[in-house]
Amino acid sequence: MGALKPGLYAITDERLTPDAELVSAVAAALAGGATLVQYRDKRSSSATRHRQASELNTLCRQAGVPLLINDDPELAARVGAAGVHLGQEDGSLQAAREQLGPDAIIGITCHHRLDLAWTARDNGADYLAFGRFYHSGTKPGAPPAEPSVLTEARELGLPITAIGGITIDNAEPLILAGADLLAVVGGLFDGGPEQVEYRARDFGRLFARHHPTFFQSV
Ligand SMILES: Cc1ncc(COP(=O)(O)OP(=O)(O)O)c(N)n1
Ligand SMILES: Cc1ncsc1CCOP(=O)(O)O
Ligand SMILES: [Mg+2]
Repeated sequence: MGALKPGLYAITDERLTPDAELVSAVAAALAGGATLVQYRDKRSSSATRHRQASELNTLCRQAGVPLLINDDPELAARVGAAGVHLGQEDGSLQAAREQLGPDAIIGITCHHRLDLAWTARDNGADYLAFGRFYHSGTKPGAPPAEPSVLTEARELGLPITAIGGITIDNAEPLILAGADLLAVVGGLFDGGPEQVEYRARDFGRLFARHHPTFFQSV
């Protein structure tokens, strides 16, 4: 897994982590042990996105946790983030790799499809993301996936991320099925800022119990 460590992958959201709370919410997630952070904002102006991504990058660097930018290699390059997450409609992995360099972390959405995962691996992806596994208030229309795809994807030999409607109460089967990272928006941030660190710690405890290499890189 190289620069990636198994655990909670905290993803921001412009509604659940609004500007006034963004930095403190992510700081709480980091204090609770999140091992990866994604800045995901579909609505704000480019100036706001640049400022927020810079602030989060400073915070994550201090914590020694990689920050990935959703959808936008250009923004990742501008703020010096650790990498990007790209969906199937978000432009080419190869172009992002050329822009960000060999050490950048590039994650790819594979929905429920192993064929997309093999292509992403062939093109140099650093992790593969599957989901949604449960109902997602953040992205209700995302295609559904079954936990068995996580087990099947282990043979690709890359870190596996699960996403979609994950909470502390439904996360365990996904780790048992083979997820190295659980990418969470609502299940981390929808209880208000004071809940975030506790929730992150609960996810960490779940990984400590069920993930084979939680205390190492994978
Ligand atoms: C870790 C992770 N997995 C999947 C996604 C979804 O990416 P995408 O399909 O491009 O959808 P948007 O997030 O851009 O709406 C993700 N962001 N992160
Ligand atoms: C971006 C994305 N892709 C598939 S589900 C999802 C949303 C995840 O958010 P939540 O954890 O609130 O369901
Ligand atoms: Mg996208």
